[in-house]
Amino acid sequence: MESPRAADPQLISRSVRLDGGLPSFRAVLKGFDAPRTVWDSPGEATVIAGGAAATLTAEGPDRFDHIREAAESLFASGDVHAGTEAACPRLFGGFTFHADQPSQTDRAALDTDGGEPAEDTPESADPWAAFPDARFVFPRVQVTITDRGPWLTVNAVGPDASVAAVEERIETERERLCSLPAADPETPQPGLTDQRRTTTPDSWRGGVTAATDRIAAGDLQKVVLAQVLEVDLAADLEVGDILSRLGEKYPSCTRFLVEPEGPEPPAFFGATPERLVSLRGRTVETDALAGTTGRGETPAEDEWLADELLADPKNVHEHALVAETIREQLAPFAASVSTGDRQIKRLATVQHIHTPITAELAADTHVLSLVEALHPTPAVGGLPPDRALETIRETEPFDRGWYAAPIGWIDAAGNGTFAVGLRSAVATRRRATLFAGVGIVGDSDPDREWDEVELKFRPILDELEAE
Ligand SMILES: C=C(O[C@@H]1C=C(C(=O)O)C=C[C@H]1O)C(=O)O
Repeated sequence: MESPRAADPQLISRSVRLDGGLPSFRAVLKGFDAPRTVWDSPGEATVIAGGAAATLTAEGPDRFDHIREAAESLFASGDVHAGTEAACPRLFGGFTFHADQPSQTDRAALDTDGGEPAEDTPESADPWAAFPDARFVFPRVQVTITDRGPWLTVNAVGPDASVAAVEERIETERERLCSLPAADPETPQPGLTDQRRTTTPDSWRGGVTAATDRIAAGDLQKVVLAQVLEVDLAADLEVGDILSRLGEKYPSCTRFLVEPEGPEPPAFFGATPERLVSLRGRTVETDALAGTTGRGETPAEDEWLADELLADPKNVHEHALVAETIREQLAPFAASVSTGDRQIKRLATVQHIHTPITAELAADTHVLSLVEALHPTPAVGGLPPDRALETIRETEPFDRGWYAAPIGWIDAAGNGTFAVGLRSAVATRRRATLFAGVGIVGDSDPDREWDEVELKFRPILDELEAE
């Protein structure tokens, strides 16, 4: 872990407004060194960043605390000229879904349960090998696109950091960014040469039935079971092109990209509809999102499907468990919690039941304490949490890694926003591993749940298949 001693002010951050036209999102991202970061959440400035001035990592169940402490020490003192709030120093990153990662051998052994065996390459053995239990990056170079124009930030941390070097880097980055095209042609979608499901229809039916049996026996109320779809690509993955198209198709979702360090690092990316939590001062906003149906061919059919979803006892029960649990999880921190109206969140491929929840905190609290309290919500874990996590472990023949886990940012004041890493994939140049899950309650039907998994693979799969 690279983190400075609090006594030594070693963090330098300089930002300038980028005058002139903004180069294309894809060109900016392509020009940055790994590890690259993208964060684009509704109502927030869009961040595209490259390199790491500092990296914080942590392992195990205390990973939230360790990151919070390391972040506090990194931000303890600094020489910062941000110019605008969105360009103030922030750490971007996330966590694994499970607190206790299976060992490398366990993961490799779990990899192919009854499905067609994947090629025995290091990638298929463990797509998450380069992702620790928690990892946050303080970017070296960051472009922040606000309502009032783009900003360029350069950061440096460590005994060798100097204002002169940071200011010089600002100038070279400004020139480089200004020379990038405002629009550049998209590459065609890569297309697939092969695809493999780690879960066969039979093993899925077995897993769902075992879960509904546990629910009937009173052992469990709800569990979210996921599947993996591994695809081989016919051409190189252009993650900037994919994120750019996801931004057009899913404007109400949070787009993200997380890359570990290394020469050709894997990318974890997606466009998730679910916010885990956002904290500004003492105001908390979060979403209960659970209960799913498809899209219709016409607006009337969409309405019909939405009405049916809101009236369906199975989906309403699944949703109510999530909303109620989030309220309970926030209660110990909150002076007040209020629940908005139950509504429909309509996305390009699916519709969900959505309840916005807000809270005012009773005392100053770091966003990571809320992340720790809320993750995993029953929208991606289940109830009761421990038994649901045990059921997930026993049933899923793969490791979730960072799928369905908190992905987001934190700042020096302990504010931040975290999304749930859904509608996502982890990918190398020629292979992507997609994840999608569904909430299982007492009256879940395995075949309908299988179809819902397929719907939730669509956002990423649609961008990888040849047009
Ligand atoms: C687990 C996923 O989605 C979650 C499960 C939902 C459901 O079961 O209805 C809906 C939205 C998400 O909370 C996923 O997309 O992989």
